[in-house]
Amino acid sequence: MTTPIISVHDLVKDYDQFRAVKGISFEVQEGEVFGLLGPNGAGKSTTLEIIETLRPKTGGSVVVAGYDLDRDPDRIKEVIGVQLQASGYYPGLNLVQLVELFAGLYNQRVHAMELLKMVNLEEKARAKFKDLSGGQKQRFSVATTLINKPRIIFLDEPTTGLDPQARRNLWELIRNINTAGTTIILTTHYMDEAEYLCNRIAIIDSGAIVALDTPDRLIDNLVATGFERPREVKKANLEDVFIHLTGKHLREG
Ligand SMILES: Nc1ncnc2c1ncn2[C@@H]1O[C@H](COP(=O)(O)OP(=O)(O)OP(=O)(O)O)[C@@H](O)[C@H]1O
Repeated sequence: MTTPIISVHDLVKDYDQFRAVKGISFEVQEGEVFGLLGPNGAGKSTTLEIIETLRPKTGGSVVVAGYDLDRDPDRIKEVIGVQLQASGYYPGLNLVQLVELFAGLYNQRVHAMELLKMVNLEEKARAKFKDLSGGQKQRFSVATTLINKPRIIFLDEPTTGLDPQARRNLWELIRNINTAGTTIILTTHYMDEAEYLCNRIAIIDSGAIVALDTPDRLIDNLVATGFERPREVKKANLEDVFIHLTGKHLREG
């Protein structure tokens, strides 16, 4: 087995008296799309933020691309791409100016229009972030993770709040970024999204990993226990109806 690009061992996070992450361990291989799934408050964002060097851990070890989080957090920052909070998007700047600003902060030369084209935002190059639709905001936010040409990007609930077309469009973008060689670790509450995008997923509940495998094997394991869906599954679902009626193309102007 190759050396993992992310290795988390016995990670613990306490917020005062409350143990939010209870000694979790997992590895992510280079080139994977790895998903963290779990109910609200399970500890997904906390785990991601610790790996991203944005939040201190209480215990355990994290190694990213060979760099130990305790010793080399700055080297880790160089190889990862994280989504900035919306508050980081200076309101007076347009998309090209924002990309150029971030590129400057990362000391990188970036062709802003090419980056915007990649996420289908070239027509919005002179628009302000606040004037974008939800889907456009998410695509821009994903684009900003790529500015420092990272080996790994972190996406925290990338499609929450998007309509079905925008969601599927973002799925294709995430797949394309992964196909181009970037490892991706994401959180999601959508099981279809995890099934579509992730090579492997860890299911976290109350700060502990309760399952970790490929989506296929997780489903097979459940079926092997004798589980059956209570109702016959239809050949389409309501989302299929919606997409069939309204088309696949993006609606955002
Ligand atoms: N800064 C903080 N101070 C105190 N408790 C916190 C803090 N951040 C998170 N928590 C608590 O830690 C637990 C894990 O939160 P976290 O945000 O990591 O969960 P999550 O799995 O990402 O949830 P969600 O799906 O709702 O985003 C929750 O009980 C939360 O209330």
